Amino acid sequence: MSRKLIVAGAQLGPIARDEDRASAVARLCALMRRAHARGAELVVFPELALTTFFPRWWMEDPAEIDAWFETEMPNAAVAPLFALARELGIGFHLGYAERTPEGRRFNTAILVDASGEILSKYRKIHLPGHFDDQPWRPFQHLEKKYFEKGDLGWPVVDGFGGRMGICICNDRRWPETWRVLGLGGAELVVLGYNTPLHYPPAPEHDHLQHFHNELSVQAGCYQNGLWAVAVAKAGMEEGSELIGGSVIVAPTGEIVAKAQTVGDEVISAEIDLDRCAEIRANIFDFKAHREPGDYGAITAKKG
Ligand SMILES: NC(=O)N[C@@H](C(=O)O)c1ccc(O)cc1
Repeated sequence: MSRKLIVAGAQLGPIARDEDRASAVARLCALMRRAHARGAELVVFPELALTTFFPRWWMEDPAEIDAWFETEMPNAAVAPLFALARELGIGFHLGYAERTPEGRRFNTAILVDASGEILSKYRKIHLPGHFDDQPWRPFQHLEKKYFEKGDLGWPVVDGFGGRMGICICNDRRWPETWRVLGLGGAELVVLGYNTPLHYPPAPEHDHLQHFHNELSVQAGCYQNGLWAVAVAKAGMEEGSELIGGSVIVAPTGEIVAKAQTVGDEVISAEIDLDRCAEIRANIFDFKAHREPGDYGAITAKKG
């Protein structure tokens, strides 16, 4: 048997602080057309794909902060993207900053099907960085200040002929993310990231950023027998150099497509969801081999 699907990752080069939603959405639409021309049925955009990565700045004025957030999805700014997806008959994943009617703020991603319906929504759980102003850094990472921890768990939904999961950026470094998605039966995990090349608290690790990205995604795929499309915002953005290196990874852990630039770029691959069984019916057959009775420490306490 085979369940084949062409998937694409649409890496984004830098988005400037003063680049508006209309300009970002026009870039997303151009990438969506290129993905469609390759036959893709699904195109994955990065985390916070509508704006620059604003958590790098300390802001206090609530109006200034709110300007980075979407209060509705879809909304007028992204309407052209939803319309193009419907016209082309292509699904997509989009990361954005969400502000709820109650004023709660999340780092969110949605999965939209080829008819423009939102199939799934995820709010980032592993928020990296810090709450407090740390002006010594060349750029800050204030996700803990601007976002609440996600409250939707890691949903896995039917779509694109398989079982679909979402996580966001820093989540990919945590094996628990992948295992929970794997236990939910995910066959394809889509994720976006904004990863700076420079890590101010431990600059001696800067040269390992690409390695740690691939290590995390490849391990997550292999250890849970699933596919992933991991897509970067890349390049020199407002003084912070973001790694590219967007990849499509097979359930064996092998990279099957990889970005070559740090700009707007489409990667794609034909993937067969039935290949998940190569791993899930063998070395990582959860039912046969998993030993949850011995994993209590993982959920027992924070720390
Ligand atoms: N947007 C993200 O979640 N980015 C994170 C990552 O790449 O995992 C990350 C983690 C720690 C940092 O100091 C900076 C960035």
